[in-house]
Amino acid sequence: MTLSDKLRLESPTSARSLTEDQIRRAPKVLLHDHLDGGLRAATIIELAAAIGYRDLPTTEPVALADWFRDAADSGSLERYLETFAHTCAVMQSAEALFRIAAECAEDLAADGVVYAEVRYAPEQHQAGGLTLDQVVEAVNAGFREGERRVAAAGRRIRVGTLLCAMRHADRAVEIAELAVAHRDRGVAGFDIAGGEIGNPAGRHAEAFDYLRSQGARVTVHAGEAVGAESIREAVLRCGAHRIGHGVRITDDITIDADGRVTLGRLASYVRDQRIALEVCPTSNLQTGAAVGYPEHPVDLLRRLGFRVCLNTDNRLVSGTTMTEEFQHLRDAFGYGAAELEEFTVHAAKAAFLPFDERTALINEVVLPGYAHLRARELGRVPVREGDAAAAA
Ligand SMILES: O=c1[nH]cnc2c1ncn2[C@H]1C[C@H](O)[C@@H](CO)O1
Ligand SMILES: [Zn+2]
Repeated sequence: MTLSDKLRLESPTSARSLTEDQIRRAPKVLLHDHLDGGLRAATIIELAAAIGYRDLPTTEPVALADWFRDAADSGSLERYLETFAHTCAVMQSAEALFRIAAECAEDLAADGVVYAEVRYAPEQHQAGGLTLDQVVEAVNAGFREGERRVAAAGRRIRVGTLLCAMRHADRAVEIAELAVAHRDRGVAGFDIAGGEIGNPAGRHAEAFDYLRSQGARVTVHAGEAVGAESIREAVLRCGAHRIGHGVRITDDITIDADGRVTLGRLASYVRDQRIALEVCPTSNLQTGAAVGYPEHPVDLLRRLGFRVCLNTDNRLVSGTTMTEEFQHLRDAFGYGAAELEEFTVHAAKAAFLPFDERTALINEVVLPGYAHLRARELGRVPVREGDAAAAA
């Protein structure tokens, strides 16, 4: 019996199931999405042809997208990460980075995302001779272009970036300095990614100490392939304000036969300090961090009051979108507008934005969008063809 099975709490209050279209139109906030995990398959193929990269498994877009999802569906984070060799191969010039970032903003806006923090590892984009600053500038310029295109099409999106260091590499101090140097100029914070097993984040303590001394915002991938110990290190040693995935915090939660829940000290700390868990269900199924949507700990953690938000991780590699992630949870747990709104407000509260901007995002965009959606869900507002009010 899983933790979720044992915990008997009230079920979601939704009056009826949200449609895919309603979920897509609802304003969503995405905090965990990798730039190099979310390219359009057709763009990879075009860029590969232009630079003479011949190692793609196929040059047909639908087949390539399928290949990524299947290859990543391995049950192992390490094998999941191997697929990124093909995306990073075509992300080695300023022009390619600009295009990929602009398209990312357009794709997220089409999925109803109004605010996103998109991450990537600048050190993985230097094979063509770019400096770290040039990489960051090209990506930022691409996102500004994407935001302009989205606005010109009558929608809205704002995108910040998170700069990743890689756990297995030794450039974390450089990347931390880069994130601080570009802070408030398109870069919202710092992350550490890559294989978790055998690569403890604490090995990069110097970088985290520097980030703390600068008051920089930090998220850490942890509790994905390794358990609570990795989350403890991320939070208490590295000073993480959010945790990427973090689902293995359940190692520190016990539920007895009567359904009584006890949080260990680490789980209590994470919940009490409102450290957001950037949960990515589909990615977790692929890497073996969870066995199925109904068994995924996201529902348990939400019910226990953790600051949980919902994310894509890698839209191409995991073959997903924000809309699809919400649909999976709707189908597994009966979630409706109330739960969709809760995840979105949690994400907005945990965003690495200044306080006044977070407040404006919640009060002016998120809450009005969900008030409309809830009214519709209760059948109080007639559904009109082409009505985009919920996405405004
Ligand atoms: O889920 C993940 N866990 C750890 N590392 C990841 C995950 N998804 C992507 N990455 C890695 C692969 C990318 O090349 C890198 C930077 O975006 O981050
Ligand atoms: Zn990730």
